[in-house]
Amino acid sequence: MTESVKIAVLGGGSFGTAVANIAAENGYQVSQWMRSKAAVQEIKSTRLNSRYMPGYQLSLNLLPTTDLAEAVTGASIVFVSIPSKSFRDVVARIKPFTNAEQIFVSTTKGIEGESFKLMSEIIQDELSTDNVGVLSGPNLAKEIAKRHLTASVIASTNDEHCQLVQKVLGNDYFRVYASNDTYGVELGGALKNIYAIISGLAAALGLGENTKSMLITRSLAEMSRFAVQLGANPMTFLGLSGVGDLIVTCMSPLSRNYRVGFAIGEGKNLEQAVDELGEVAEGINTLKIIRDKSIEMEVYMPLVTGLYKVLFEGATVKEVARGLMLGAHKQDVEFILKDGTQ
Ligand SMILES: NC(=O)C1=CN([C@@H]2O[C@H](COP(=O)(O)OP(=O)(O)OC[C@H]3O[C@@H](n4cnc5c(N)ncnc54)[C@H](O)[C@@H]3O)[C@@H](O)[C@H]2O)C=CC1
Ligand SMILES: O=C(CO)COP(=O)(O)O
Repeated sequence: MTESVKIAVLGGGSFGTAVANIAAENGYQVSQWMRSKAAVQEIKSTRLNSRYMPGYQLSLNLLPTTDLAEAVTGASIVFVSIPSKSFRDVVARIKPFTNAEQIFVSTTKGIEGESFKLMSEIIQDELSTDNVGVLSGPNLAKEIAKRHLTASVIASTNDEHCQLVQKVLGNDYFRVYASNDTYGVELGGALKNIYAIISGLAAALGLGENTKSMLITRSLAEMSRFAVQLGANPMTFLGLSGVGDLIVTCMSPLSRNYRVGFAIGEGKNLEQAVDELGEVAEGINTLKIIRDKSIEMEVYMPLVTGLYKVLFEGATVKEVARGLMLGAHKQDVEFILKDGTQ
């Protein structure tokens, strides 16, 4: 066992399990909290979490539990891998078991609708702590399970916290880079899910490689333009948590957001597409939130607006695509201007 450092992971889904198992394989004692008693039982008896990560053999250092107090008490780092809709509830529940030294790292790529808060801001709200970080990057959980070489970003304004997370999660197939642009890293992770839905849709319609490349590149311009207006560093969007995560999520059928888009492109309605998935696709909720925010902030986001029209206003992809291709050029400069805006 590595020192006597204890790590907690909240969430029994695919990414929570990947993070928990990396730390456990690195020799840390990891307590993974999940609500399903059956999943805890399964992990204890077979070392598998078959619903979310079939075939992924879990380390004996990973201790599953349904007891929040047991998971959180005494942990040096608490990773939170709970979908954004339930994130605040779960974080509020751990407060009695926390202490002032603990570090809390969100891995969740979503936004809270009513408040427009990111998950690390929710942690700050609920736990009254500044010991907060964000883990984000091109990190498909199922590829991590196969030990494909992968990189991620730990973002925090505290360098020592970044170094600790790098040590706890880094190994010969998982490399963790550090950033102090917490807001940009976190916002990039949430925004890219919207564009993954669009890419999935385009793939199902059989659109060509030129189209895919155009979509990914214009998505990057659009998400950076929005994030810069909110104070993020545009350079962050050229890194792993920006363009890196955008590329992987827009290109891989392993992405749940891509899969939702693909199913809609095949003619299913949104409800069918989500039901069929059976896992979280954060991009749908994020789309609604960003569409409203872009109107409020008067930020030009034609792809967000177009997808919203298709998913929620009955527009066809064909008419939205035609509108985008023939739209006025006024706002379509190719890149961020020198003053950081577009
Ligand atoms: N799966 C992936 O490849 C990656 C996912 N993420 C992000 O991680 C976050 C979590 O995703 P996954 O683990 O992949 O999701 P998932 O859909 O695989 O699992 C979600 C887990 O959260 C649990 N959960 C949901 N509501 C809960 C509640 N109220 N209380 C307790 N547990 C609850 C579910 O039971 C399930 O165990 C998402 O925001 C996602 O964007 C980030 C990087 C990669
Ligand atoms: O964020 C991810 C990869 O980095 C996973 O994306 P999905 O949530 O679309 O599966």
